[in-house]
Parts: sequence; C-alpha cells; structure tokens
Amino acid sequence: MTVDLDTAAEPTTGTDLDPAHTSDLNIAEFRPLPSPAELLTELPLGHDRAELVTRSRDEVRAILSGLDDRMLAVVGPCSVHDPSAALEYARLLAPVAERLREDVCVVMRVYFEKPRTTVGWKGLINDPGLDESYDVPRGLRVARTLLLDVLDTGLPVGCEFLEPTSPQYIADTVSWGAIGARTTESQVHRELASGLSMPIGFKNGTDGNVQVAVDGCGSARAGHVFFGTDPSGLSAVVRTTGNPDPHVILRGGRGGTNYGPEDVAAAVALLEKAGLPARLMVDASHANSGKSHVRQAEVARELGAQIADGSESVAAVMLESFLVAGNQSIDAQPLTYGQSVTDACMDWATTETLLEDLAAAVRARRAR
Ligand SMILES: O=C[C@H](O)[C@H](O)COP(=O)(O)O
Ligand SMILES: C=C(OP(=O)(O)O)C(=O)O
Repeated sequence: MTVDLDTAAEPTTGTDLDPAHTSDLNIAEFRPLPSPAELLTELPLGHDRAELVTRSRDEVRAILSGLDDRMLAVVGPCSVHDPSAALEYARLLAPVAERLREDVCVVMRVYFEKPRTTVGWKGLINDPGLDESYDVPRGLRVARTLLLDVLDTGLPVGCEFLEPTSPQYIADTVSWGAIGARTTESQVHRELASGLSMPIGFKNGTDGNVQVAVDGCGSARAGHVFFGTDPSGLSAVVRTTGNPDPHVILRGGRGGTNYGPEDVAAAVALLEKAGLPARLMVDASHANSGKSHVRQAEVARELGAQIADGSESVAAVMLESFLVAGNQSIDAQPLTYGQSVTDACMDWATTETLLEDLAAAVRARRAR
C-alpha cells in the first residue's frame, strides 16, 4: 500500500498503513512534511548568499588544509531556541568577524538539532514551540529563515547534522558542519557526511575515543550508496562521491579533556597513520570544559597559548557563546532572553575578548 504524503490531509498512523498489524505498532502517526524543494522555493538562498556560502566554504577548506594560516573559529550558542536572540547575537558577531578577518575566519554556530544523552528538547527544528508540540514544518521554516538572516549579516554558518534527511532543507546555507560525539560512529552519519557539500568535522566519542572520529573521516572521504530522499522528498537510493574535507574535533570525553598539546599530538599521530591531514579543530566546550562556561574561557585561552607557541595542528576552535552567560532550564518561566537552554555558554563580552586574543595568537604564530 502506498500513501501520498504530499496530498494526505491528515496524519496517518502505523496501523492505518498495515491492516495485518504486524509492523509500525509503535508508530503513533506519520505527519506530512513539505518537500525540500518546496521549502527552498519558498525561502530561496539567492545569488549573493550563495556566493558567501561558496567563498566561506573555500576559506574553511584552505584553513583546514594549511594553505591559509588563519584560524577557523566556530562560535555561537549551544542551540538556537529563540531566533530573535540568535539574530541579535549574529549582529554583534558580524562586525567583530569583519574586524578580525585577517587572522580569524569566524563561522557562526547555528545549531538546530540537539543529540541528547537520553531524552530532552531536540532542538528548534524538532520542537520550535519548546512545548512538545513538535511542529516540524514550522521548525524547518523558522530555521531556514534564521539561516538566511544570519547570512545577510555577512557571517557564514555552521550546523550539526543529526537527522539524515534534514540537510536537504538547510545545507545549501551552511559553510561548515559537524557530526556529533554521539553519532560519530554511526554509518548513517558517515554516509551523510560523504555527500555533504561543506567541510565536516567528526567529534571524538563521548568516551574520549579519537580513533572513531578518525575512522569517521576515513569513511566520509569515500563514496557511499545508501537510502535517502531526493529534493522532491521521494525515497531514493543516494550515491555520493565522498567529502574531501572531513576533520577531527577534539571535545574531551568521560576520561577527561583532550585539548592539551600532548592530546593534540596523539590525535595528529592517529590522523597521520590514517593518511589524513594533520590538522584538527578543538572544541573548548563539552567535556573539554566540563560544560562550565567559566572553564571554557580558560580552555580557549590555553588554546590561544598553544597557537601563539607555534602549533600548526590546531587549525580551528569551537566556542559556545550567547548573549548571556550560563544556561537555564527550558522550563524556566519566563526564559531569560539570550541565555542557552542547553549547555552553558560564555557571554558576549567574554567571547569578543577571546576572539581578539585568538587573533593575536595567530599573529604571534605568523611572526615566529
Ligand atoms: O551540546 C549539547 C549537549 O551536550 C548534548 O546535546 C547532550 O546533552 P544532554 O546530555 O543534556 O542530553
Ligand atoms: C552536542 C554537541 O557536542 P558533542 O557532540 O561534542 O557532545 C554540540 O556541539 O552541540
């Protein structure tokens, strides 16, 4: 039995589709989505933004390969829950990025999909109302609108890709992407990365295992054939040619941090053994900061010192930063404007200073 989801007016349930009731027994409903092509027609990228995306992807590639001696800094909120606050943040970040552009290539972290350790709010695309109403079509529209608005400030954007089909709706706007610690070992995500058009970073595992991220890079560089959807939303066999620019992101793990010079050297040895470029990103947050925004600033300063000392291996950093320091429960009434509802973030003033420090570290490295 086939169901045309484009024309289905009402949600269907698993058992509607399965009269014998032997499958989909735990599916409560199927709800139609617009196709990726429909959303891209409704909210087009346009020529100028496309040029920014292409140019910034090239810059990210050049930095990761060592052809460009600047640093890449992926900086922004842990998650976007309020597009107005995220846009206000972008409007603060854009002039700083412009001022530091000789030394640092700033990409705004605009994360809409949150991988959870068990359960929790899974991001603005999944639940834009933050109230378990799960209006995913609205989530996609709100996310894409914000991505276009951020590009209009002149900033390129970076996202984590989590749902295997969501990139079809937003990836044309994205200049750098991540596969998270919880999915870095997943074949589905490695296949996805192999077809994405921007450089993709693989986090080390939550247990601290870096080899799984190196393996993720090796897998993503290859072409794959897998199940997916085409731009019209139809199920399709997808064949990819491989992503030329996968890289490792050190984010610490249950055993401790991995941003120190010895940890970076150990990761580089794994990359070299795998025949991969010996350059990586370090995430100052997550297990490298123990999820403390105060500690995160110290980690970022220590990374700056490594760079100023001449480290060529740390090509990029990730910082979690928002308007207001710390984090709050998503159930807070009222929510504090500009504060994270997931992991704790550094505030804007701290972030601006850290970006200035990173730029100075790059200049010091260049002068050596
Ligand atoms: O980046 C955010 C979190 O670290 C990640 O999504 C896991 O969150 P959780 O452990 O609160 O579920
Ligand atoms: C979830 C994230 O990180 P990690 O996968 O390292 O936990 C993140 O960067 O938002």
